[in-house]
Amino acid sequence: MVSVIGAGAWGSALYHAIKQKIKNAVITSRHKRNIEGFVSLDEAFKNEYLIIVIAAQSIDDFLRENREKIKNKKILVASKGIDNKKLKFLNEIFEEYTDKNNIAFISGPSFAKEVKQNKPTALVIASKNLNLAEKFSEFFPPFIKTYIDDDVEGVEVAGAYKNVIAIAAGVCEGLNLGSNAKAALISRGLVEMARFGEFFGAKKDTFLGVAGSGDLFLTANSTMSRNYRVGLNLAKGKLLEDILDELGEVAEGVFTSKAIYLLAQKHDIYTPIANEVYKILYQKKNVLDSLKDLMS
Ligand SMILES: NC(=O)C1=CN([C@@H]2O[C@H](COP(=O)(O)OP(=O)(O)OC[C@H]3O[C@@H](n4cnc5c(N)ncnc54)[C@H](O)[C@@H]3O)[C@@H](O)[C@H]2O)C=CC1
Ligand SMILES: O=C(CO)COP(=O)(O)O
Repeated sequence: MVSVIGAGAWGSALYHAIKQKIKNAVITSRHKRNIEGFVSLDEAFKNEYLIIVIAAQSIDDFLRENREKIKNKKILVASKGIDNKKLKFLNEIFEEYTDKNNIAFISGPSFAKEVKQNKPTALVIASKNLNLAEKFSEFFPPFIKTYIDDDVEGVEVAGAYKNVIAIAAGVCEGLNLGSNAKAALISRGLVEMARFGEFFGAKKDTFLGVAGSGDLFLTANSTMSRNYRVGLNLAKGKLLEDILDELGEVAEGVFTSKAIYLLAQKHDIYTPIANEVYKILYQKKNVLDSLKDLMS
């Protein structure tokens, strides 16, 4: 009935949770994993409900390679990011391959490690098809509280943008700028992501909830966050390629920052924090020069 596609940190955590409710759930990934219920991709595609948890920048290629197999499937997307090649949100990418009524998105403050420990977690499931969102919410055990919403744009932008602000927060921490500075950065980051999201039709309230402020506060304040750790290490002068090699897992904010920068340039949206993160990552701008420009 349910297949999790992607067995990285988040895919394996979601599978751990769902398996407690849906005993015959299965999981698959590019590389075989020693997980009970691990099956081939073809086997996983036999189920009607798919939960896709692969790196956001890989989704378009994955869907193109499997375009026939995903037809009419009910899909829950757990990835957080904006495609920086097509400059499209993930819902737009999926709509190139299936109907928007077959797609839902799940996002919120959820470190994989804590989900694997069955710690209380709250997530939003957003879809233009609220019945589908409700159906997916039934797959989760009691320690995961799910909220249903139709603001797909807002939930997507919130989950993607918070990773970019988390990198900036890590830089702030790494430069030892203090709690005042970090609080200012995070609060302005929330305003910035809401401004960006509203341009694309998102609801402002979404950014006040778990998908927005909740996930931002979590990710921008913890070394459990890969994106936060990217920022910490950038502030210490490490090279991005070395940081990502050491991480061994995806830091989506690195790639999302480019998508936000280019979309903001294209549509003249004011995104000062994301712009500086992009310049630090892709133009090798000095972090202190970036800080001065942000404060000016
Ligand atoms: N780790 C966490 O705490 C959370 C992560 N997420 C999101 O979940 C998504 C996956 O992240 P993680 O599992 O944490 O990262 P990860 O780096 O542990 O796993 C990434 C997964 O994507 C797969 N993948 C990468 N490129 C692929 C391709 N071309 N084709 C097929 N599969 C491919 C990898 O095999 C791996 O299974 C990201 O968008 C992340 O933002 C969301 C909430 C929590
Ligand atoms: O999305 C997450 C928590 O909600 C995980 O954050 P990182 O990708 O920064 O580790």
